[in-house]
Amino acid sequence: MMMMLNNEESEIVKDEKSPCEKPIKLIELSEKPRVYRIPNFLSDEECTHLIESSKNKLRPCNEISSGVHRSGWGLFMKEGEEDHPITQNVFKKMKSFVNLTDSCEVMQVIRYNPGEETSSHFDYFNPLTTNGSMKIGLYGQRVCTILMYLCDVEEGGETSFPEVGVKVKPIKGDAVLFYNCKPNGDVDPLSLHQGDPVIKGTKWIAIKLINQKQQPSNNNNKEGSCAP
Ligand SMILES: O=C(O)CCC(=O)C(=O)O
Ligand SMILES: [Fe+2]
Repeated sequence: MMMMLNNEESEIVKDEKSPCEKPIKLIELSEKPRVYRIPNFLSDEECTHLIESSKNKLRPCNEISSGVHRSGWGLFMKEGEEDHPITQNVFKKMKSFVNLTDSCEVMQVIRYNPGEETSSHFDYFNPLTTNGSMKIGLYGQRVCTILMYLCDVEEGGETSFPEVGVKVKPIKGDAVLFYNCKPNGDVDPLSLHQGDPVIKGTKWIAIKLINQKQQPSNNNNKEGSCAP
């Protein structure tokens, strides 16, 4: 049985002044793996901008890659698109709690209609595979993930961590920060997660993967496939 956590049941673990806006609170949902809800991380204007600037450019993600199936629609922002002042302000807020360097991959925006989902997977690169270790060399390990909910979802569409029985309900403007690696840097199998099928309504999210390493400035190959 999954446990549904909400803000009232959880503990406030950090309360930092963002350089630009109101305080950003991280509410711990799980200690192992480290999962935090960040209420009201995005303003309505930021949610609207991310949806409106992406909605005509989405491509279907009906593909299976490395065993992961995503049936929604997605877009990887081009690096220039990340330069928009609204997106830059979102990054500025992220920088108050993660080390957001140029090595991070470009932001993704994903839309799920009813019945659409992302199957269970890890966001980390598997260091035991040739492909994974190559990507770690190129981009650095994906130590953590920031997933932002751009709208409410009428029913379904939770982000679930099945190994630890945590389900996060999409709430417009909230973000979830979770660590794909343990504090010692090893990959964390407990970070297995999935986007549950949307039952009613539409789910829009934006995702920023936080890679560990500084990217060489001439590497433009940051755009990947739709799969995580
Ligand atoms: O849709 C979700 O809630 C999860 C998506 C996800 O984990 C991913 O895109 O890597
Ligand atoms: Fe993921």
